[in-house]
Amino acid sequence: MISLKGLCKRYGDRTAVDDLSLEVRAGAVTGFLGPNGAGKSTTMRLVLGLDRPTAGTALIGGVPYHQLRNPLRTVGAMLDARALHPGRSGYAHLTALARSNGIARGRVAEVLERVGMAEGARRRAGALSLGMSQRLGIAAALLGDPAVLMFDEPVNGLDPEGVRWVRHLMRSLADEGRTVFVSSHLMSEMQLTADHLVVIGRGRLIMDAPLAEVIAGSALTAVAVRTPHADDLSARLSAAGVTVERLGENELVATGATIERVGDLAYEAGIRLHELRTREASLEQAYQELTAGSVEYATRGTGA
Ligand SMILES: Nc1ncnc2c1ncn2[C@@H]1O[C@H](COP(=O)(O)OP(=O)(O)OP(=O)(O)O)[C@@H](O)[C@H]1O
Repeated sequence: MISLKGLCKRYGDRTAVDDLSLEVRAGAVTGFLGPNGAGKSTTMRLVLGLDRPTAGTALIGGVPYHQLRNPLRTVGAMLDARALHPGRSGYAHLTALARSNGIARGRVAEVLERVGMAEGARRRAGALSLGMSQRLGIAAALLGDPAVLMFDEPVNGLDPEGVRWVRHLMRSLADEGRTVFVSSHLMSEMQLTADHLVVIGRGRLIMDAPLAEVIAGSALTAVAVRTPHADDLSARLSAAGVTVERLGENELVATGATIERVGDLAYEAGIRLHELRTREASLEQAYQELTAGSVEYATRGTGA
């Protein structure tokens, strides 16, 4: 588990992380979202002890990073896939990392196998494609078999096959009971990968909720109805304060009411329904609504 309490980071007069308190729990994939410059990378760096907070604490399993006895066995991270010595092979890199952290050498072959790199690992890191570098970075994160994993934009620059592979890996790591904290700009991908979402803007917490709740909370999530009495139902729903949009002769979409309420109103009026279902907003749409304020601010800020 990762716990942040009142976490703050200021660089001069710029506040990158602003009083962030939250818990990232084990056994789930938690997506970490926010517009550019929101403070995601800084937060991850603070958790990993790569930067010192101005105030507050970041704990991994209840302990600050610099007090961990076996850091690599407790938390694995990939922040920058290209941050490898270009002249060294992936295999040499992982072997050195294992040796300096008291991890059995045999583990190197295991993690390379898990990331599907049993072959490419003998090549110089500088000669690897971005996708292969990402896999190697993930292998390094997995080396100490840690319970907590953090990935900053792990699917950046990957082809669709690579993106799918990362998605399945995140899922299996969470299913093994690990804490998986992953930042991404790809909302469609996050919608498929994450169980829980943490959204920040301008360093502040905007949302910390299950994915399903974020989608359900979107103004664009609606109830779609098909009925041979669309006029009657439309009038009935409008009278009850529900916003109705007619799609076709027999179809309408209601917003501002749960599916249960729409069903009950139809039942009370004796209106037959042929279909009643929730039409979910995409995460992209929900995210746009949530972060509209912080993005606007950022745009104005840059232009000033
Ligand atoms: N070392 C630093 N010195 C000064 N300012 C910094 C430093 N690191 C980050 N910042 C500033 O802190 C803010 C947050 O940056 P951060 O990289 O954490 O955001 P992010 O959410 O990861 O953005 P992106 O999605 O673009 O990677 C930005 O305004 C950035 O310019």
